[in-house]
Parts: sequence; C-alpha cells; structure tokens
Amino acid sequence: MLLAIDCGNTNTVFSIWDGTRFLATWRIATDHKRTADEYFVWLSSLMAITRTEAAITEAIISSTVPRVVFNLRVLCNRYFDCRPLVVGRPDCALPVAPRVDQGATVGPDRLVNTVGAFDRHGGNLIVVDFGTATTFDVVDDDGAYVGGVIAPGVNLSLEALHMAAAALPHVDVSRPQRVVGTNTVACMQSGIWFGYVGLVKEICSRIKAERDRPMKVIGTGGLAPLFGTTDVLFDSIEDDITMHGLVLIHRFNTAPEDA
Ligand SMILES: Nc1ncnc2c1ncn2[C@@H]1O[C@H](COP(=O)(O)OP(=O)(O)O)[C@@H](O)[C@H]1O
Ligand SMILES: CC(C)(COP(=O)(O)O)[C@@H](O)C(=O)NCCC(=O)O
Ligand SMILES: [K+]
Repeated sequence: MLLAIDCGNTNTVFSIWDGTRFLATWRIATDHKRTADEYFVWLSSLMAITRTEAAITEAIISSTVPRVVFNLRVLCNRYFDCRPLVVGRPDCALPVAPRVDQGATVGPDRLVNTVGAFDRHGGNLIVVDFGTATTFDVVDDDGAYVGGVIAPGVNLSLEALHMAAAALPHVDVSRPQRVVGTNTVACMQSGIWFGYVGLVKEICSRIKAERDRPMKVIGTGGLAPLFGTTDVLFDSIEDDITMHGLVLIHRFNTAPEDA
C-alpha cells in the first residue's frame, strides 16, 4: 500500500492508498522538529484506533517545507522499509514537464495539483489552492504547469492584521452579512472575505483574458469549501486534488504503462 504525504507550511496530510481508494487521511501540524519516531507513534496509533489495516510498502512525499523531508524519509526507511519518491527531485518524473523560468523552484504542491486536476478535467485549468498561501496554478492544454499567482493566504492575512495593529484582535474567517461592518471584528471579517472574493475573481478573470481562452477554475485546500459554497468562484471544489496527483505521480514513476 502507498503512503502519500502532502506537507504544507501549516499542515501535513497523510493518506493511505490501497490501489483503488484512500483508506484513511490524517492531518498533523507541520513541524520540522518532529522526528521519524514521533510520526510513527502518531500514525500507528491512528491506524490502531480506526482499525486501519494497512501494510505500507511504498511512499511519495510532496513538501513545501524542505526541512521536514529528512525526517519523513527516515520514517519511510525505518518503519516501512521503503525509499520514498520526493516530488521535485530529479529522480521523480512528472508526466509533463513544467514550462516556466526555473522548474526546480516551483512549489511541489503546485506541480502535484496540476497533475491531479489535469487527469480529472483535461487542460486549460486554473487550480486555486487555499493553503498558507493562496496559489493559482495555470495548466496548459497538454497538462503542463505554465505558471500562476501566489497571494497571501486568508488566515495569514488575518494574522498579519492582528500582529501589526495593536487594536485588532485575532478573528476567524467567516462570511459577514453586510459589507459595512459596525464593529471591529465585523470590519475585519468583511475586509478579508470580500477582499478575497474579489481577489479570486479578478485574478481568474485576468488569467483567462491573458490566455484568451475559456478555462475551468478548480478550488482546493482548507478554505475552498467555505468560499466556494457561498460565492460563485469555482467550477468545481475538490479537496483531494493534491492526494490524487500524488497517486498519479507515484504510478507514473513505478508503473508508467498504467499511468
Ligand atoms: N474549515 C476551515 N475553517 C477555517 N480555517 C481552516 C479550515 N480548514 C483549514 N483552515 C485553515 O486554512 C489554512 C490553510 O490550511 P492548509 O490547507 O492545511 O494549508 P497548508 O497546505 O499550507 O499547510 C490553515 O491556517 C488552516 O488552519
Ligand atoms: C507558494 C507556496 C508557499 C504555497 O504553499 P502552501 O500554502 O501549500 O503551504 C509553495 O508552493 C512554495 O513554497 N512555492 C515555491 C515558489 C513557487 O511555487 O514558485
Ligand atoms: K497553497
């Protein structure tokens, strides 16, 4: 069975793929100090609690935080007796090479999203991933990643307001009833919510105009459902695009004739 690991700047997601479906998905805060032994204790207790019977024999890692990769590799070597594929490393091939200035500097999560979304929807896509940062990944008609946009993440923006201004509290993201807030929290929520809705709409419309073709917009990442259900921003919302891409990249590297 395959262990697929998607490490973002905030959270690291582990999924177990049995060849046809995901048996389980678990999330832990990203912390570069976490050791391989700590990961294993956490993983094995979740497996026991949920009675997930999985003999892991293979692994693939995508990490936007280079420092965590060492301990994740040790986890795979020591406890699952396997050498993980690491997206972005030269020995991990992609179905279609990115066409950008420096392919090696693209966040591996963005390359994986491209592969996952192209498999489901074909070409000419914008994948909007609401993570620590909000990223827009542009997928060409042949499935190549051809660039995109990086904007500050929703929670990061809220946190920045709180950190920089003495009178602004910590608030959670939520959709306000009105644009005009009548108290501090409502004003902040309005700025973030409607600011973000505008940001997503404007960036997608400019990408479509620049590329002069119709494009589908796919929303993914922690906050996509929150935004996508109340405001029409996406043609589709899929929270498993990254995991799907990881499974495809693993298959492409181990059984290319099936990929
Ligand atoms: N349903 C939700 N409501 C509010 N915040 C959320 C929700 N889901 C995820 N988040 C937050 O969104 C941010 C991005 O999460 P995540 O997609 O895990 O980021 P990354 O991939 O960069 O680690 C985090 O701050 C996380 O706590
Ligand atoms: C833009 C990102 C920080 C997003 O990471 P995330 O929000 O998933 O933690 C990550 O994809 C990254 O570090 N990218 C490197 C620069 C680039 O993609 O061009
Ligand atoms: K992201």
